[in-house]
Amino acid sequence: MENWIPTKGILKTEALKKYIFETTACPREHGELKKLREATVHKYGKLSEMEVPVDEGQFLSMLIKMMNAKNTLELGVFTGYSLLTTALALPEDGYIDKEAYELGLEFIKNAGVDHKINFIQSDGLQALDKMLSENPKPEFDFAFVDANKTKYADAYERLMKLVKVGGIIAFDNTLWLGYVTEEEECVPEHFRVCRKTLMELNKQLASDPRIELSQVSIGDGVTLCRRLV
Ligand SMILES: C[S@@+](CC[C@H](N)C(=O)[O-])C[C@H]1O[C@@H](n2cnc3c(N)ncnc32)[C@H](O)[C@@H]1O
Repeated sequence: MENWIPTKGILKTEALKKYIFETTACPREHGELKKLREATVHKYGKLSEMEVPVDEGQFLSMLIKMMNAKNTLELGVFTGYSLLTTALALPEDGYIDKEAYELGLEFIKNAGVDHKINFIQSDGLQALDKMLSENPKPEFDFAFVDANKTKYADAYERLMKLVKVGGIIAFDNTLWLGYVTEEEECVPEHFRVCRKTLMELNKQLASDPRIELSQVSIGDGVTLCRRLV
């Protein structure tokens, strides 16, 4: 049974993805999230695919509510889809620390959740270093990481100090468009560096006894790391 890989799996076709989006995810998308998604497509075209997909946003929202997260952190904001998702999921006195962003502000204000958002006016890793030097005590319940993939391992070590024991660090894109299973020469060149670093990260996380681990095959792959010590 060593190296046994289950053949059971849900998403076998594009049609199934479409079914999930049309039947379950999109009908339950918050109105301001929908407007933000549409505005992002309008402004950025194909680049808008950087946003977390609707079903993943709903998964993160459910997770945040189930763990009663109050203080959260986000690295990699783009126009703010995951940020607004998080703000909507948090209690009234919850907050998110985040990097600067532009487009999403209007929708976040319209949704009435802008009071939950703190601005971090610098690049992600620098912001984490600043937090660690000012207040090295773990304070966050949940961190969502969706920025520079080659810096995930650097972010991870900092977040293991900033996220509480029992808290969750969630890394986005850990299946990297499925390229993690393809030979390097079959992967478009500009995806190769991130593919390699994400594959290394996946192995590193799997062997780290300080965390409980779950790789969720939703969106582009979301890895949940629950801090144990
Ligand atoms: C994938 S997008 C984030 C999407 C966002 N979570 C959402 O749901 O809309 C990545 C963000 O990280 C920032 N970033 C900073 N450095 C980056 C890098 N080297 N590579 C990719 N993104 C980077 C980008 O500016 C962008 O805002």
